[in-house]
Amino acid sequence: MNLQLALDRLTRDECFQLLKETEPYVDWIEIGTGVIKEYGMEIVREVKECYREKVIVADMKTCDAGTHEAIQAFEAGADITTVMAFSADQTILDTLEVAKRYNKQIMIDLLGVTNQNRLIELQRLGVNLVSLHFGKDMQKQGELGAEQLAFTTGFPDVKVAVAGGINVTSLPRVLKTNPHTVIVGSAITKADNPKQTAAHMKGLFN
Ligand SMILES: O=C([C@H](O)CO)[C@H](O)[C@H](O)COP(=O)(O)O
Repeated sequence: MNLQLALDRLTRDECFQLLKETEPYVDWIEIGTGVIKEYGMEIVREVKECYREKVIVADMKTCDAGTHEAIQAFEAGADITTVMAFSADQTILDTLEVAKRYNKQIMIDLLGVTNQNRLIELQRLGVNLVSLHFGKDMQKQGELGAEQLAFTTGFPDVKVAVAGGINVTSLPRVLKTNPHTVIVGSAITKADNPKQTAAHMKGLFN
């Protein structure tokens, strides 16, 4: 099981400081959408250069022009790039084709998807990695619940990453669902002591 650290709503310096502190406890490093919008593909390139042994996830949240954006992410050094589940099937297929060509992976973000039929379709298109995502804005009205966590049950061939306000309190509940990857952002990046929090959370994985 991987711990993916999501670097969101941070400056470049804050990203590198956080990585310096938490790196031993983090398996996958996510360059958040907002950080990419601020600093462009350059920050993906820089993080990969500094952390070659880590899996770098570019949270591009692609929803169109899939070929171009997947190439952008992989050329910058990302190992995984994210694509929205509601994208046209052609976009999903195009990004999967690029990933195959680069020997990299696509993570399909299920944000906003409530019908399991879409998951069935995605699997038919060749998707094998998804993120169950309870969005930042949705977190103002609640938290990732049992219903959302059960959404991918019955899809044993699909690797599931779970994201959305996961913290030290909710992590044990998430871990019980045995996800492939747990994505944690603000619980670590906004913690008083990010290193201690990352160590604590990673310790709960065992
Ligand atoms: O993808 C994310 C979100 O859409 C903001 O861009 C975050 O990486 C994800 O939600 C994890 O962050 P936290 O919710 O702060 O744990």
